[in-house]
Amino acid sequence: MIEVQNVSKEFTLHNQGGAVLRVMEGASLTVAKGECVALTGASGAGKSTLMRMIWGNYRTDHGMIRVGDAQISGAEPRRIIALRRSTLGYVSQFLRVVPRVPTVRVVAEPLLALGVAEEEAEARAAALLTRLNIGENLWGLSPTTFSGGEQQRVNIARGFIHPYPALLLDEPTASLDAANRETVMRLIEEAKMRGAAILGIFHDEAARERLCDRQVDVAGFVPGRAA
Ligand SMILES: Nc1ncnc2c1ncn2[C@@H]1O[C@H](COP(=O)(O)OP(=O)(O)OP(=O)(O)O)[C@@H](O)[C@H]1O
Repeated sequence: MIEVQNVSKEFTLHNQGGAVLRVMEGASLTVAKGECVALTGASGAGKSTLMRMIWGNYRTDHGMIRVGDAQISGAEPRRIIALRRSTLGYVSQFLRVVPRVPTVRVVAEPLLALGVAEEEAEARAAALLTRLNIGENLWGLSPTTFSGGEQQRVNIARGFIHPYPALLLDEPTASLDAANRETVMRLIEEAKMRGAAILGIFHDEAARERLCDRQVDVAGFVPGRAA
């Protein structure tokens, strides 16, 4: 479902005399339907960079990335936007939202974009927010002033509201208490059971052990150290 083949990446720092930083070489991995794969490796090894290339935010210099039938590498932005709407979900570490949009709407938005009726989309958002312990008194407020853990749970609700066939998760359990962490792990297990292909960064070792079928160490993709 997610396929990365011989991908390389370098950054040119235009504001620093055009210095070129080679960060990745020969990156290859696959994630099948119903599988959860953990990206591991030391800080700075390139985990987030690889996730952002799959998400289509960072350009792929060489190699090929596919999600389902769609090619990400070299794709036009409108194709990537369409793929994100229907097929590829992403729970980043930080919530980025338009100010003043109520939380229930922030969570329902991916469904509205797919044409689900407003009433149904908001009912499904409310059910997921309840499951994630976001009190009903907060649903009508913008999440911009919420606590770190509350914002993370809103982000998770938004990422799990639609049954995306492929999911990228960046530290989904990072700032959560035990009960909410358990809820999030159950959501991930349910997504696997319905056949989602999941690629995640989990510094939470116990979560990684419980959820992931395999680990891919990005240290093997650091230039000069490629296997
Ligand atoms: N936008 C960017 N411009 C320039 N260099 C970047 C950019 N994004 C990442 N890098 C560089 O790429 C390398 C890999 O960074 P990346 O954030 O992917 O590592 P990581 O494994 O996710 O680290 P961490 O676990 O600390 O989040 C680092 O040397 C970083 O400085």
